[in-house]
Amino acid sequence: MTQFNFRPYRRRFQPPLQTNHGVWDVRDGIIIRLTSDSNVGYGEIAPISWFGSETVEQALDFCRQLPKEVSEEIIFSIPDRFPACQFGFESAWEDINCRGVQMYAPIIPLAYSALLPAGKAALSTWQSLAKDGYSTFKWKIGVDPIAEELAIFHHLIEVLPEGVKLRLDANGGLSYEEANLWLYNCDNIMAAGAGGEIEYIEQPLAVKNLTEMQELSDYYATAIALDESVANLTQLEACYQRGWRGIFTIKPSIAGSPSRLRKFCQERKIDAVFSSVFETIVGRQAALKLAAELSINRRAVGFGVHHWLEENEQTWLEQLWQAC
Ligand SMILES: O=C(O)CCC(=O)c1ccccc1C(=O)O
Ligand SMILES: [Mg+2]
Repeated sequence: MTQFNFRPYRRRFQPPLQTNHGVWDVRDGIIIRLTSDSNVGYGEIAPISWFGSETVEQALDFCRQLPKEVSEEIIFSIPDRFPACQFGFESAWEDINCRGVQMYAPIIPLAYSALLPAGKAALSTWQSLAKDGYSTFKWKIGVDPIAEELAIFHHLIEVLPEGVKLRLDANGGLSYEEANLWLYNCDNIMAAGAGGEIEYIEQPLAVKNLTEMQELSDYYATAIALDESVANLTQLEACYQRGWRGIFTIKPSIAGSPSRLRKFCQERKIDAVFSSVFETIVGRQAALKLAAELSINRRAVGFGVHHWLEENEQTWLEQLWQAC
């Protein structure tokens, strides 16, 4: 029999994050613990409802209605409307049952991508991140007026050293005209040669505009990565079915069942970029394990270090568990 416990948590971003959806300053989630005999396994539920996952409240209700003892059957039959719960429970299950065992492919170190602050702060931030060893950066666009962002972008890509890659993430916030303008600028810059290299534009248009993103990806040389469009396994499968063969951003913590994700990636051999949802070390480790197994193109993972008010993560987690 496996005992189940959970703890809700809240962490504060320091500084807050800015995206096309506005400012994000707190991360709410749930840490779960499974205990059987002498073994213990941890998992994390870290939803992002504006990305289409369940809300934290829905995940909490789901946890509250579960019995104190859970079975493999319960864990592997969580409904698809709780993708973050599927991830949390299944990874805790793997943690408890596969601890210390090399179950899957050997873990090969991956390169990491770091998130730059939106706006012109990017220009004065990348240097110290480059010193820390990052050579791939992601910059949020669709935050400020396009003319301003394009001017900053031209500057940024010029000053980035050779071998450095830049990802632009619009979070679905561009109009069709704006997306064309961005891609046109990217193609021109790359044709003329700049310091840095543009790796791709992530989710230029809203989820409903897949056909238009397909058109843009056929027309321009600059690559497009889907993100919001493929937030969970159901969407991932649907976009693949509809013919998308560009880049897929995968956020394992909200994608759903890790075993199904594994199967999908191995069968379809998709060009995947694995990325965080600003989970704690618990979800991060489970997500990075999947990334190491499944990123065949070895693209940098979007798991750059983030700053939180609670500095020491391990201590913070232990305290979270001891409290209550
Ligand atoms: O992907 C990365 O490099 C960092 C993570 C990231 O950008 C992100 C994190 C949480 C929610 C949404 C997003 C996003 O890619 O839009
Ligand atoms: Mg994104």
